[in-house]
Amino acid sequence: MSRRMKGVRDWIFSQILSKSLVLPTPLSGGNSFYEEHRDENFNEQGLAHSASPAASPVPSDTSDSSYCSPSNQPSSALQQISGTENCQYQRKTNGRQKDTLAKVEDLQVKFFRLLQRLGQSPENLLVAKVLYRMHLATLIRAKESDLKRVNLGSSRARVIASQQEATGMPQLDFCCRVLVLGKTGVGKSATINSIFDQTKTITDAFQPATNCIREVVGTVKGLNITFIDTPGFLPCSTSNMKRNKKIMLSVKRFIRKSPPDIVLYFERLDLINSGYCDFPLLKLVTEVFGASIWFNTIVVMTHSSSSIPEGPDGYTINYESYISQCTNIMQQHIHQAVLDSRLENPVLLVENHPRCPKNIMGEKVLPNGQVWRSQLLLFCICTKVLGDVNSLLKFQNSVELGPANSARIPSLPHLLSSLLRQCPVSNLSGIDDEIEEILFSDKEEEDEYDQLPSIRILTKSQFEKLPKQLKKDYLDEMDYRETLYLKKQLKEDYRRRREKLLSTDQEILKNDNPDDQAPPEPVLLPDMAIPPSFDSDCPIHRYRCLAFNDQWVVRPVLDPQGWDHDVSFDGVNLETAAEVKKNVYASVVGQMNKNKQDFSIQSECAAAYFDPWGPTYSLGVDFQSTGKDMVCTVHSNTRLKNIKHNITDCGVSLTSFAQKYYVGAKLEDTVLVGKRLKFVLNAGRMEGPGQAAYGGSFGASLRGEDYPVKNDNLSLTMTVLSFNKEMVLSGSLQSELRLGRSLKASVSANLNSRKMGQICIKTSSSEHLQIALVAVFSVFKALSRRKATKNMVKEVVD
Ligand SMILES: Nc1nc2c(ncn2[C@@H]2O[C@H](COP(=O)(O)OP(=O)(O)OP(=O)(O)O)[C@@H](O)[C@H]2O)c(=O)[nH]1
Ligand SMILES: [Mg+2]
Repeated sequence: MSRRMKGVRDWIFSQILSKSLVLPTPLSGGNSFYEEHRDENFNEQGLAHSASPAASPVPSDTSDSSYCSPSNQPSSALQQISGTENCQYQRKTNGRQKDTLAKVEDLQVKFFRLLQRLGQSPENLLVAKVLYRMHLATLIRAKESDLKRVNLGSSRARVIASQQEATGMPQLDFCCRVLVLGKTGVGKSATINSIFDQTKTITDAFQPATNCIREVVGTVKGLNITFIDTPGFLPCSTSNMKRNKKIMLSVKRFIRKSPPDIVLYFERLDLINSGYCDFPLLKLVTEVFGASIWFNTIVVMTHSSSSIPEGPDGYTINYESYISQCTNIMQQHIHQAVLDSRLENPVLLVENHPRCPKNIMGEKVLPNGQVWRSQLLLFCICTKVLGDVNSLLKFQNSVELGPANSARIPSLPHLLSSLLRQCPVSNLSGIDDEIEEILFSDKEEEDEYDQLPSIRILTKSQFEKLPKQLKKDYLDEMDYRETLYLKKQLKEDYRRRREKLLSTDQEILKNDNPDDQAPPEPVLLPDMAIPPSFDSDCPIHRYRCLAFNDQWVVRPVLDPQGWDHDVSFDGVNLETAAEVKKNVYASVVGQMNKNKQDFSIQSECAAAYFDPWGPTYSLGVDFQSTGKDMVCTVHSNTRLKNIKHNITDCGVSLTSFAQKYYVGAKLEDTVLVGKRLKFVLNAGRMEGPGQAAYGGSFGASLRGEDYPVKNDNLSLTMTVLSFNKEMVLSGSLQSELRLGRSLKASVSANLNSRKMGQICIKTSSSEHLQIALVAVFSVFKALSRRKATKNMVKEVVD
């Protein structure tokens, strides 16, 4: 049972807690009054002892008329507060407008009184949980000066409650409205009758009994309950659904003025099985009443003593396991209806049959020994109390149900670090300034490859015959030659591109003789890896994609985790890059995904102008859909290369998301020392609504001798990010090495001043089959994080 209650509220409160521990918010109402009031109260404490503790009813402008009678106090061990304090409490909570904390305290007193009446101990796990959540919620909303009072709250309320129960004064004023929903004949009206232990509403075994919505009011153990009995829904079918919708809409109209505190959704336990088909009904309830109806819904299963159906193998199933199976089925269907799996609605078992076994007190008992009536009352009280705390402390709309909406506020440090990391759109023309500088820095190497003596290429069998040492020498020689050859190719390539940049338009026309150019060969694009599934369409018969020219590449995209592969793919990917005008290049990369539930689009468009003698200007626009919103970023870069061995880059960006704008700017300088060493220094700022983040980084990288043909490198980076008066320093190391002719390794590690870090080692070998990834491990210093959270909790509690 306690497990069942876990769900929603646990989650809500954990959400609230995590949110508010970061930013403790003051009480929402009447703070200034409260402070004043507290001071008075403290001053009064001394006086109160001398003041007459005469028992007199205190007039009240609120519903709680309090009565102070120290002579009637029970001498319980819990008696921690004196009668005079109790008097103060009474006086304090009367005659004036109560502050929020006082209202929560009142609610706690009522809760303890009800528990006493139901014979439930406050040590009951469910009760303890409710008290704990009330306490947490109050802590979150409380101001620092109130913390002492909040911490005392529950034990104080308990004593006051037992005093009030002993005297019977003031009268307990607690009422809840309960809406019952469910199919016809499941036992809604019968349950209402069972709760009141009298026939208050008609039931019928053979035909729908409740024809209109009506309120059934009564008192159980001093608790005023108003049930809203509704006509049952008809079994799911297209024509019935219209009628069901009509019923729901009329219920919705009925409860508009005074909404229920609790909703009981009824099902018959003996009719739930794996073929349970009431999903359309749950969906319709969600549609009509809104997903939030499930927050306060308890699933009630009637006929709980009925004989349990046999399992598929013909054996009877154990009662507990059958119930947990039914609970899972119901919860899963609710998750699907709400499109949110975070909910965990409590499930209650009920048996209305008059012959249901009873205990010596005359209460109906289920096969598992549960006394269901008091259990149901307890669940209702807990739900109502938590709901009241939520609305008192204004937590009501803090959580939204529904499909995971990734519409979160972007974090400024994240935006800033991605701006700092962003590479300018320099490679559109195929020229990278750094590589170009390295390639042409060494003039002597110019024709090294051409000066090499010729070598006889061996066939495979000839190679096999060589002795081991010669084999190695031969491979080394081939490797060396390959590197030189690739370097030469790259140089020629760069030279050609550079000439093209410098050439005039006429020269281009001259060179681009259309007769010389044969239409490009279509290239078969690699097929997508399709996960094994029961898709009807076999991948072998799938149409493959051909790329006809290198200007437009359009490919289908398949999300292996996607829902339906009816058309073999969920999205389309498009890429294009072209020289629009002389020295002006543009590229568009986009992907669009669509399935039954969401539609997402992502695109990056960029244009760059390359001045052969000077700077490079670029402008880019990125779009990305996140849930219902769209993140749009416009960024611009200017890359200057005025001094040899030095590249300066300035960038600005503007991000818009959910009608908020984030502006960022960065400055970066790259210095090349020789061919192999590079230093990068950058700094930037990102500003959002009312906030700003600053940051910068310094990096050094050492490249291997054969860079850029071989990518051996080692780089160290130090980054500092400052946001909200907090500074995080982090260092990272990245390295890529060739350990042998066929063995490569890459290592990356980072650590920050919050003691969080990660190490990642990857090795790949072309010889040892597919053991490409030998080790990847990550170490997160979650402990330090937990420690920080603990400290914060401590601060709040202290
Ligand atoms: N054995 C058994 N019978 C039940 C239980 N609950 C209800 N019934 C019987 O089921 C029949 C229908 O119950 P109702 O309470 O009228 O059902 P309802 O959900 O109110 O139906 P509508 O008013 O038509 O929506 C009655 O004959 C009840 O006695 C139960 O827990 N066990
Ligand atoms: Mg009925």
